[in-house]
Amino acid sequence: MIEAKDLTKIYADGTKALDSISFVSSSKSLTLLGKNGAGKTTFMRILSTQLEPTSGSALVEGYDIKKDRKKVRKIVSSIPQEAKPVGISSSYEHLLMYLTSRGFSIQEAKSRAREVLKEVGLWEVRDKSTDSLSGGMKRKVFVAMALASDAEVVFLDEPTTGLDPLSRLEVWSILKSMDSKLVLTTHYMEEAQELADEIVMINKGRLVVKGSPFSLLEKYKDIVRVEGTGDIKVGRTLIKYVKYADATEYIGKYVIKPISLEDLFILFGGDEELT
Ligand SMILES: Nc1ncnc2c1ncn2[C@@H]1O[C@H](COP(=O)(O)OP(=O)(O)OP(=O)(O)O)[C@@H](O)[C@H]1O
Repeated sequence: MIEAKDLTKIYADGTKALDSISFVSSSKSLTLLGKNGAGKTTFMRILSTQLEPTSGSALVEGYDIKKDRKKVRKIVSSIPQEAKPVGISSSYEHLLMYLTSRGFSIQEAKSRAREVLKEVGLWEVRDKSTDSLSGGMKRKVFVAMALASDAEVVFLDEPTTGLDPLSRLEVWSILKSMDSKLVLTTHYMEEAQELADEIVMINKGRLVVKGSPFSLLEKYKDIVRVEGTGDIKVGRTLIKYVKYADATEYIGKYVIKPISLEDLFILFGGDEELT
């Protein structure tokens, strides 16, 4: 369970990255969505005890991120957005170091590392220096770490950025098979649709929407997206959202689409409001 209560983060330069966020989530897979700079990474870093909040509190599986920091660190594994394996160590060595630092014995770490490297498709390159791996493979080293950790809660900040479509599907399948609870961020709406039991959308450090992908889309199913006209500009495309019943006047003139997570992102992530 993830519980945030009035969580606020103001960085030293005065940037308010989180503005009194409060919610409870007991879902197996929670996905944070929001525009660049919305506050997702800040939230993940605070919950995984890498960053102190300015005020407010949070619990991870019932443990307080401030008072029970050591316990939280034991039960979580975190893959930061900017994480890149470095140096001449191989992916196998990276996993051994990570797992022994988490308390696995050498023998356990070796056997777990072998198992997981095969599962994520890095077995063939297990002894290669990670410097010489492709960007996607480097990312997979971290997915392997999360998978091997057996952590109760795994935080993944944009886990599939830079992966080719096939590798992305492989990672999705691995993430879905994990026993750990997942808290992830993504900019790919299809990833959110595929992995999220629950979505929390953040805008300017505040929670704007929360619910399962199904319930969110169900709630707004009476609205359609009209492309080619309207006040909302997405790049060079004009968009408007209208009630299904009012869409007849646009038929034949514009492209009309049912509402999707991307539309909720446009509406709730920006300054627009659904009526
Ligand atoms: N160390 C820092 N010092 C000052 N401001 C920061 C710092 N880290 C992040 N910020 C600011 O806090 C806000 C939230 O940033 P954050 O990285 O949490 O957003 P995000 O939703 O993860 O964005 P993205 O999708 O681009 O990764 C932004 O305005 C960002 O510039």
